Amino acid sequence: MRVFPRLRGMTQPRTIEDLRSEIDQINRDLLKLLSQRAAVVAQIGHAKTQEGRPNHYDPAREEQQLRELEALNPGPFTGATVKSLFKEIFKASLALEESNDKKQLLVSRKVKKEDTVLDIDGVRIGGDAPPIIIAGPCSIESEEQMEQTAEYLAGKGVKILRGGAYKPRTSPYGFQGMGVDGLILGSRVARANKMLFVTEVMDTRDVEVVAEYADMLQVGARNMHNFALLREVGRARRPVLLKRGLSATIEEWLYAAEYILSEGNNEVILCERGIRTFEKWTRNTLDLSAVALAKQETHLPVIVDVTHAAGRRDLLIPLAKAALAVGADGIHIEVHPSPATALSDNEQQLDFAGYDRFDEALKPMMKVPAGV
Ligand SMILES: C=C(O[C@@H]1C=C(C(=O)O)C=C[C@H]1O)C(=O)O
Repeated sequence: MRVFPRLRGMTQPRTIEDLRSEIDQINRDLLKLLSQRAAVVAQIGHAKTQEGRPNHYDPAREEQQLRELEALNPGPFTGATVKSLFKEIFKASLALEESNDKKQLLVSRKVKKEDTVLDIDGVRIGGDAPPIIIAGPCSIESEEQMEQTAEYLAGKGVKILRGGAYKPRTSPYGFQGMGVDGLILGSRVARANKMLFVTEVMDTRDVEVVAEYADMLQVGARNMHNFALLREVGRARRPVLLKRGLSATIEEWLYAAEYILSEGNNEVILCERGIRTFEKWTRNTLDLSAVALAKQETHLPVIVDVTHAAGRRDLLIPLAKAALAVGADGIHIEVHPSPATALSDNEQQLDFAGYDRFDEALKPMMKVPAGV
């Protein structure tokens, strides 16, 4: 090899390969230190949970560390760079603490691996059960309306009748529902047709009376954040259909379910019903990823309310097919003998001929067990 005269007697510069292998070693050391740090963070997180501290984020502690690190910084990185690198480490550490915490959630598959399968008087929901249909009018309006609907739906093999007796209307002057008379009517008609009856409860004071008449309690989208109501239905010995809030994140929805389970009621069905977005051509935007995620992250049955997700009749069939394709355990759909004269939601309820078409279109997907 040719030796340059000016290098004679000097140490040879190290090759890029040599330097890179030194970097590789430093990376291994850093990784070891980061993992050691993470193990200590996990212990701090555990201690915080034991102390009952719900918020693991501690900005003062982070600030103190950043100040010390900036003062100790030997360079060549600037103080700002060192701070932003460490902030990333803090962020990842906090996420680790919180994800460890989540493992303890009762709704989580990490706590219960196998699917929760509800069996309500022989009607199975979730797990390997075939998809179920929950159908009926938006509001319970009259004997004739309920009898016609229940008889028709029972003839179609629908096992769960819905109908609102207490209606959460946007305007206080809108039809507010028939109240207890509606409960009595709904439960009588359902029983006469060998169906289960599900209806919404809006007020903690009504949980007892609704549970007396209904086989399943619905917590509506507008009440998903009503923590007192969630606790109360958690104490009721009835399965709960929990709708996702209008603008609730998946995490908020699952925490709402956790409120119910934490009171001892494990029979919760999650119901995705579309979320508020900028889109105007549909009433809400059906969040199919929420369905797939809820199935993956929780052991609870998940169903999809296509009526509210779409807010228009012409999308019900494709949305229901899509819901089942991503693993939904059932479909919730509003059916009314005469939607045009319904006291609420007349744009989106199906009449019987419409339901005939829906039933026909969905039939091939209804026999196989839910889940993908
Ligand atoms: C580990 C802790 O929890 C969080 C993570 C921190 C970290 O990674 O150093 C610091 C403060 C908290 O936001 C702690 O409180 O010490």
